Amino acid sequence: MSASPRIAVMGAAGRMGRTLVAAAEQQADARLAAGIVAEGSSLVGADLGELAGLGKLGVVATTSLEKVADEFDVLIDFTNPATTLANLAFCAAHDKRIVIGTTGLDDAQLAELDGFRDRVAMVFAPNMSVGVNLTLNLLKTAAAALGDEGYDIEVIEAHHRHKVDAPSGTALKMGDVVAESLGRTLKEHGVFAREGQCGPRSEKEIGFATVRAGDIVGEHTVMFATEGERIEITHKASSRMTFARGAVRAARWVAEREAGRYDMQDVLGLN
Ligand SMILES: NC(=O)C1=CN([C@@H]2O[C@H](COP(=O)(O)OP(=O)(O)OC[C@H]3O[C@@H](n4cnc5c(N)ncnc54)[C@H](OP(=O)(O)O)[C@@H]3O)[C@@H](O)[C@H]2O)C=CC1
Ligand SMILES: O=C(O)C1=N[C@H](C(=O)O)C[C@H](O)C1
Repeated sequence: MSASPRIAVMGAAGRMGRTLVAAAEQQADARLAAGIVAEGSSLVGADLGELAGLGKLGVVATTSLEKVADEFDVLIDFTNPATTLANLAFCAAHDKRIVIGTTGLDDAQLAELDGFRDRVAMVFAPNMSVGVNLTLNLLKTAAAALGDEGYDIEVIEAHHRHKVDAPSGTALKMGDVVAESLGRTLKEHGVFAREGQCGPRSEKEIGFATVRAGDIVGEHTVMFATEGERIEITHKASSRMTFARGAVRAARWVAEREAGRYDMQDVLGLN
């Protein structure tokens, strides 16, 4: 495959879709080849550059991957779980690579996604920003040093009012990384809601709190708190471009890979 993969953006009219179009267009070593919008959308035929606020690019929105199957090498998909799984099946059948940013997959959907690992080269990560992926490594270090020393661990996240899944995929990943460092699991130790007479906190639980408000792009804090001190590791995204640039970087990286399930830590060499 060429070093400059042809990129198709699924959900090209969405918040991330429009940003991905701009990122693919602006970054060297990637070419925007196609954009797909939902069936029945009034934006079918619209110029992707105009949707992204860049002016005409000469690539128009279409409604199906079949129509552009010969025009792209890597699909970037930030949509919803059902759409993403259907697109994975398409990529497996048509020898395409895929970068998946979609969050909110349940256990059955995650198992289905994983079932494609031998047939599709995919990068799947709940957060494509370099900062968050570096933060995951800081969390491993912090958890290993503090977790068994009586520090309570809480994950707090805030996002815009339109977000449909909670906690965010990034918050779950952060919780997972911390839990794994401590030999715990979120299935056993994750606490996702507290209300009423819920009793005092248990020692090993990992709590999650969610804020949904206004236009917050994405903020995550992991708190390690004990009597006398509190450590907070925080990442704040102020522009979706940080996720989009990471996704285009992942597309360039996965274009050269064999079938397998990779994440942004692989792309960034942080593993
Ligand atoms: N990994 C990461 O770094 C990040 C991940 N995300 C995740 O990305 C996902 C999308 O977020 P966001 O952009 O804010 O959401 P949006 O709702 O703005 O965008 C999703 C887009 O997908 C479109 N879509 C849905 N189904 C189809 C389909 N079958 N064919 C074509 N297009 C379709 C929607 O169209 P319509 O509205 O017409 O249905 C919409 O335009 C979420 O899961 C979010 O959590 C977000 C930011 C960063
Ligand atoms: O929906 C969003 O906007 C975001 N979703 C991702 C998640 O669920 O972690 C990543 C980012 O924080 C923005």
